[in-house]
Amino acid sequence: MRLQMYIDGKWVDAGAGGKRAIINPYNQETIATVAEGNKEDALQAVASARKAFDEGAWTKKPANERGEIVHEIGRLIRASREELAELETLDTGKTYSESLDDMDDIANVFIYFAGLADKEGGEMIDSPIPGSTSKVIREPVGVCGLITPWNYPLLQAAWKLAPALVAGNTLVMKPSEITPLTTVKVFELFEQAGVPAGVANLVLGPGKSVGAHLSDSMDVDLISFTGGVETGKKIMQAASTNVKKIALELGGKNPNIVFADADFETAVDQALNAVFFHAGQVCSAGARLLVERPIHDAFVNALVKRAKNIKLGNGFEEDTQSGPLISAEHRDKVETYVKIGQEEGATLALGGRRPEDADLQQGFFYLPTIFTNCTAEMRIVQEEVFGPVLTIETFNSEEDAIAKANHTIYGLAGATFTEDIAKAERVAGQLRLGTVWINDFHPYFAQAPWGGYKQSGIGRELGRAGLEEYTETKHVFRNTTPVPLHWFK
Ligand SMILES: NC(=O)c1ccc[n+]([C@@H]2O[C@H](COP(=O)([O-])OP(=O)(O)OC[C@H]3O[C@@H](n4cnc5c(N)ncnc54)[C@H](O)[C@@H]3O)[C@@H](O)[C@H]2O)c1
Ligand SMILES: C[N+](C)(C)CC=O
Repeated sequence: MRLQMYIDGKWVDAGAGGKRAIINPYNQETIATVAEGNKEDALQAVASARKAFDEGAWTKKPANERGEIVHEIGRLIRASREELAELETLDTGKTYSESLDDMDDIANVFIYFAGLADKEGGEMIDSPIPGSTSKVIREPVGVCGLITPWNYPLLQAAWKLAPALVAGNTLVMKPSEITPLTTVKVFELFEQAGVPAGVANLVLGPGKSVGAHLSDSMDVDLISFTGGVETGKKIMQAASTNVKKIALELGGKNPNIVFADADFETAVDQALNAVFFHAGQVCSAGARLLVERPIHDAFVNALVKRAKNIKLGNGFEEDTQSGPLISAEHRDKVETYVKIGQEEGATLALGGRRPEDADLQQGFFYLPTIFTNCTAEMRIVQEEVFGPVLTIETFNSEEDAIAKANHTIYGLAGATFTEDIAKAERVAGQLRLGTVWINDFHPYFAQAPWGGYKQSGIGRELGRAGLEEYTETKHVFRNTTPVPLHWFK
């Protein structure tokens, strides 16, 4: 496979010859060495996208034809699912079965947006001015800069690439510098599917150089970013250079509210999955569990018993339930948070250390960790750890649960478990979150919008809203009976 950047329809090395080793977090082996671009490469990619947009070959192509090409990308991804999943597992350490699920979701995203390509025909407005027509149409925004994180490398890229292309934009994609492999591979599929030269450009490299120069470029019209809240704030500032449109998908500290009347076994099982799936490296991880007081002790016991048995290991082995953290640096961050939790007075009920198994020593593994006796003000409860660390608090009433769940700067996602559906709907209505799950945790799909309230972000991905992000709205008014006004005598 190519290990280069893709600019103006050509596979190229970094202008200054930069290279980066891509590391498997399971064993620290080098999987590949890819081009590592810099500011000049980013500017070249932007210039290519600008030229392609201004020349209009993609933008003016009939929408159904753009849809056909994007549909073909989805088909090619389906056909390459095993190869792509293997790369994703090597790059991130996530289990192969999770990577396969991701690839199926990704293909569905391209096919879903392809299906919307020719469904937006504009809208006629009932003009209040006699002798006129008024219509509203959607047009592409222009050049889009797309910046993605390492935890769901290709999935987060797909949520941006598919709608940006379908809407008629040109783009520059910058994946996380530590997990670029599947995104590079998909650009090979773009070429195969017939995306014209210059329309989709790929630049590899760090956020501080490459990403920052997409964000502050005068030639980029929109930035769509997925990543941490602090980076999101920097991007927002950089985007002010030319008042770019921005879409931000940021972090979360997602509450999982379990009422005493919930189905006990289901709620325990889902709480486990909510936080420990993909070693907790999920923006919407249910890292903050709120349990109604009467069932607290039994719930904690059941959870600890199950979490103890989570099998860590090589993502390619069938019995592995969870892989490593992404890097040594990230494991240090998780360890620092665990220390903070202990210093704050939370009780360590499980984990709180690296595993001792001989076969896990080369990977960045960390044991599933559970804190009890947590209170809403603790940093371990308020801040995104992004690792296998669960905090548990109790609550005494519906109002108490809602107040505690909303007491955070974030507003991405969360869940409530109860057999009382009227109560579940009341709680869902009061939570300040972009997604609320009732008696479930984690489902997301191409048809439904995804995004955050508060500091979890701006804008939405997926669904019709996810396509609208990549469009400008234009009002076209026509005077059908023009005559002089004679306002000025
Ligand atoms: N809301 C969502 O849907 C969602 C989904 C996945 C991940 N996330 C969040 O992503 C975070 C983890 O990912 P991460 O550690 O890769 O995030 P990050 O913010 O460190 O990096 C994300 C991307 O931004 C780039 N970047 C870094 N500094 C930049 C700058 N100054 N200008 C432009 N680009 C820059 C990076 O190179 C990378 O490509 C978590 O906070 C997680 O919650 C959110
Ligand atoms: C958005 N999601 C849940 C796919 C990945 C978040 O990290």
